[in-house]
Amino acid sequence: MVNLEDTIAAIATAPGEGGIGIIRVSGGEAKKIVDNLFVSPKGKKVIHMVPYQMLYGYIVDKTDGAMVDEVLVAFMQRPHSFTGEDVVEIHSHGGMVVLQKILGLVLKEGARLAEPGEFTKRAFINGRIDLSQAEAVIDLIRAQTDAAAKVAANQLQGKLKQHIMEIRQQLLQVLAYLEAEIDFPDEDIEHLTGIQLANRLTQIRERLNDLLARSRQGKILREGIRVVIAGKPNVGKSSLLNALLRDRRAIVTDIPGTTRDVIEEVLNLGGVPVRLVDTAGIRETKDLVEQLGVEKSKEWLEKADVVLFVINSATGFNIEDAEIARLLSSRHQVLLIINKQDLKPEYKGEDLPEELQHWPRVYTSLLQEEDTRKVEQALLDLIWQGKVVPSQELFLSNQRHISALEKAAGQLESALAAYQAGMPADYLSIDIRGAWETLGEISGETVGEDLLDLIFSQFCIGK
Ligand SMILES: Nc1nc2c(c(=O)[nH]1)N(C=O)[C@@H](CNc1ccc(C(=O)N[C@@H](CCC(=O)O)C(=O)O)cc1)CN2
Ligand SMILES: Nc1nc2c(ncn2[C@@H]2O[C@H](COP(=O)(O)OP(=O)(O)OP(=O)(O)O)[C@@H](O)[C@H]2O)c(=O)[nH]1
Ligand SMILES: [K+]
Ligand SMILES: [Mg+2]
Repeated sequence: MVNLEDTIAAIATAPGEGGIGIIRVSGGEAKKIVDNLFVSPKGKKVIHMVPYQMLYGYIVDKTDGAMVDEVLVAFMQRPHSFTGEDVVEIHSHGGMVVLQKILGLVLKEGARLAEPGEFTKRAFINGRIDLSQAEAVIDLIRAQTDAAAKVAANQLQGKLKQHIMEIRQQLLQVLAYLEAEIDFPDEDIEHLTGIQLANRLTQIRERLNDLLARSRQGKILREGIRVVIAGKPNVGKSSLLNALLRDRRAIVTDIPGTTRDVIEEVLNLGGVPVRLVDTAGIRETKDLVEQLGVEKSKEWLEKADVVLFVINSATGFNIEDAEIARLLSSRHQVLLIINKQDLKPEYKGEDLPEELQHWPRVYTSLLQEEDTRKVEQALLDLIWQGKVVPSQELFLSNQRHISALEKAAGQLESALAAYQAGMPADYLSIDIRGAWETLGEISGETVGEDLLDLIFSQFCIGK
């Protein structure tokens, strides 16, 4: 449990050298604490500061009167601050020694070192943001691509929060009607007809499904996807990795078994953070090092979201390719790369087994740059499955939220089934109340201390 009585402090900027560094102080004593360290040439005092203005001055160590740094101090008055409490920021020069020193002085004046995520946790506990917005803060910090940052920014703005609030309100209204039905069945108050009730529940369930339909893209942008390049030795796997990265990252030679270890790189593919993995060519081998590489390739195939399965046009699809295909399950999305088309342009994969003919495919010669773009486009088509949602409509990306929405949709489904089976009102209301509570887990209104601690512990210090 956070003690809201304490005034907390931490370095808010990234460790290392920077032009400016910020020490953030939040809580009832923030102004007094900083005032005790601060000297202004014009004699101005932090305790008399006007909100949202800055003061120029020095941080002074009282023990020896030494000037520690030249700074600017900002003040945001509760409840209009990031945490909802009084916040004072010291903007100093951005070296770790200076920042640590000032933080030390702030702590000596009575502030407590903030726990990871504690500033954001206070913003949540003080009601300035809901839990989905607090989680968006960390997603925004961690975002790997523009598109992922946009999803987090939408969520931070409260787009998910707004939907959840409205849906919960609708559920409460339905519950109120049902309660009236249960408590005063014969009185002359407004009752919903059964059909009306079913219509409302169906509408709400549709709204949940609508949100869920868009969540897949948000989740992909937030979490990225793992794309594993696999195939026999020498088909051009490392050439493909290099082409996609536009970098000679992996060694390419005409010797089969060149790649021994797994090579992993991150790539921004049209906004999707892609973890691209090149693997050792899979084959039977007596070479111990290569064997270990092949084992690793198989392990990575297990973990892949998408497999770029490379084959060689010159040799066609042979028994060794078939062995590798057997390692793929229906869980894998596969994009077949029919490479070395320059050597045998007439090869079109006709010898592929019937059951693999449905795999989407690209014909390439990796000696040609344009063909890389064909692979990228095919990969994006596979990832988005032809459905690209406008970015402003993406604000749902976190598996915790998605699971809660799925659960709530199921609870409504079960309420509808109960209605259709002619069950009494109090029976239905259990599921509807359940859905209302489940959705409260997204906004944080119905989650326990343990889960809150778990969520905020993922934050960095100073956030
Ligand atoms: N220097 C600095 N920059 C920063 C932050 C910070 O804490 N300090 N932030 C920290 O993450 C972010 C900005 N987040 C903030 C969120 C809310 C408020 C705030 O005062 N909200 C008031 C509204 C003020 C107004 O409308 O004028 C409020 O909600 O009542 C301030 C910063 C990014 N940049
Ligand atoms: N003609 C032709 N050669 C290619 C093509 N793509 C790759 N190569 C060549 O094929 C050879 C093997 O390429 P790599 O990228 O090392 O193949 P790999 O699948 O990573 O091989 P291992 O790591 O040994 O499993 C190299 O000499 C490449 O230059 C292509 O489209 N056409
Ligand atoms: K090779
Ligand atoms: Mg290789």
